Amino acid sequence: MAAYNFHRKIFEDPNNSTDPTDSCFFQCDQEKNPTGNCLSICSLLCPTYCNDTDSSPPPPPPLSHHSSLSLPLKISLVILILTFSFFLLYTLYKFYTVWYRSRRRRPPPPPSPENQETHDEFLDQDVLDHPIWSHTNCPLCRAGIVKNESSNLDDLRQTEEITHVAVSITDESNGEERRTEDDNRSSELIIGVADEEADKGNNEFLNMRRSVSLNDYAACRVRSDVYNNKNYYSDRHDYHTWFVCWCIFYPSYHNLHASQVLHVVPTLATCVDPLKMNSVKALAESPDLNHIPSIYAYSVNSTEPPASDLQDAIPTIDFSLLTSADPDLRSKTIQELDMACKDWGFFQVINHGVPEALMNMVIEKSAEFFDLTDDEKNEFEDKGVLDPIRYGTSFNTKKDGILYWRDFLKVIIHPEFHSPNKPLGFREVLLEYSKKTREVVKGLVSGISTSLGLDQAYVEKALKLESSLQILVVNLYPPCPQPELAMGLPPHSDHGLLTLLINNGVSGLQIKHKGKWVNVNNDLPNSFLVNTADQLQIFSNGKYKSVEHRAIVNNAVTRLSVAMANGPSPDTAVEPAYKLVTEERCKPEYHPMKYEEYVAMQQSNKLDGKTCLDKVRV
Ligand SMILES: O=C(O)CCC(=O)C(=O)O
Ligand SMILES: [Fe+2]
Repeated sequence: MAAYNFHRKIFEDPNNSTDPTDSCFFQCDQEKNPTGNCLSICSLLCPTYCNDTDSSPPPPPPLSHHSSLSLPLKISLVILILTFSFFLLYTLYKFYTVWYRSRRRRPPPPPSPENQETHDEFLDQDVLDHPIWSHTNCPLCRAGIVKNESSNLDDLRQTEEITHVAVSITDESNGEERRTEDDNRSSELIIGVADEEADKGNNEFLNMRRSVSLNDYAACRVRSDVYNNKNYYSDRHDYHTWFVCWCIFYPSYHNLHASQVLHVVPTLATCVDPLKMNSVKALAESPDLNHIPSIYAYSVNSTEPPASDLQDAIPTIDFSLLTSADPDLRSKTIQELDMACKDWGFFQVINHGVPEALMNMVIEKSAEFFDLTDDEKNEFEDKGVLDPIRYGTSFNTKKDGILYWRDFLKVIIHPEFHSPNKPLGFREVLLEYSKKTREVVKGLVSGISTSLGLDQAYVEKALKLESSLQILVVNLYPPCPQPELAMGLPPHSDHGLLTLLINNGVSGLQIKHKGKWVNVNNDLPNSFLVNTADQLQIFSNGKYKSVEHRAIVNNAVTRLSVAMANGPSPDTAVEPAYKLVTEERCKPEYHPMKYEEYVAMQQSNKLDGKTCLDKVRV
């Protein structure tokens, strides 16, 4: 119909006829239409003249601006196409990466003669994705695994019993993909190989080769074993062999050659099987221990100068004067206490009223506890930070990374009293010691309350000290064959208000004084070493700072220390003293936090300077 109308227009009578038959007659007229070409419909009308039908294609439709796409529509269309393409590409990419990763996580195929390492054509390949070649199934034990934060290869090498291989777990991804999902540690392993020349002093450790020799799966296993598995020592033998099954070690990064593949040698072949150790005491007592397993290798901050001996004497507080009826004597002692807390965070307390015999018994019974059999001690094995009695090693093996040369026993002795039932008499000694030390703390706290410009009983009441949380911490530091490479307890501040420390007469404590580490020797008999701790820093709004300290070890004798941590009541939300903040018109520098939560936070993390305090800082 449209075509008809259209043709009609072309042949339209100039007289504007509207009848279609008019138009046909027009075409049938020889004069008007000399070609004789008519519309097919017209040839019906005049068949004699219209000998041909019009077969010419209809002329193109007249141009209309409505039929072309408008500019905004075109733009939208382009955007739509681009978006769709991008989406398609992204999906493909995602799919590829997921598939690629899952492929890399798959355990490697079992070793077979064909995939034994025999050629070096893999040099130009993506080594991370290269199949793992099996090697002899000789055990590489845990001693070969260290967390080497400093990457100080010299230190690392010294800690190894062998010269052939060292394996370390690193936190650094150094640009390579991190592969852990559950936390931010990298599962990458670094393999370091010392060649024969290293022993002759000509060469350092050769270049470290990362993640090549161990496949991803092995790396993950090692990571989770070292960091997460509490029973690692006792029951991880499967990993032990598994690990080495998939190891191959290259002597050089740049000059790989099959013939240079070294054999993995047990790192502690002459010592003990470290997988069986659950205390540093057991390790230290093993015969022929000449080197520490590298899991104990501690990297000191190389920018810090070594600790020095004290130039000035640690302040001494005569407790009997603090509680004296003579107001002058008391106020003079309070001033000394104020200076000690401000300038040192550490002081000795004499004439405190705790019988010397009792203090000696605490040391004696504590030592006896560590002499119990493994089975007896393991009854109190550390099961979690809220456990009232916890026996363990290092600080928090789940988080430490490396291990500290220390075994410990922690007992909550107030507000609820707990005690191991062995050794005989330990319980009674601890109960008495708890009572006596709380009296000392009460006296010191009332002096501190006054020195802060508060009422004598202000701190005691505000922090509910009648229900104070008192935790006894016994630290055992056995002799260490390489004391310069190990650490008893790393730098930290204590969580409570005041810690009362005694030891068995062996020194090893260092405190940070005016920015430098200094040795603390207990030269006063029958005295307590007292240090200010985090809750005091919070409550005094930073006027008194908790002091950082650490414990080093020696190669001659066992050191034993007993730290009595005294804090507020567990349910007290500690914050800067209201009176201090309002009267001195200063802003509180710390957020409130329940003391028990603070303790749990400190104990469940890595012991690391004053990082816990930083978490409640405003
Ligand atoms: O062993 C020492 O002297 C220090 C112990 C210590 O700092 C602690 O148990 O918190
Ligand atoms: Fe401490």
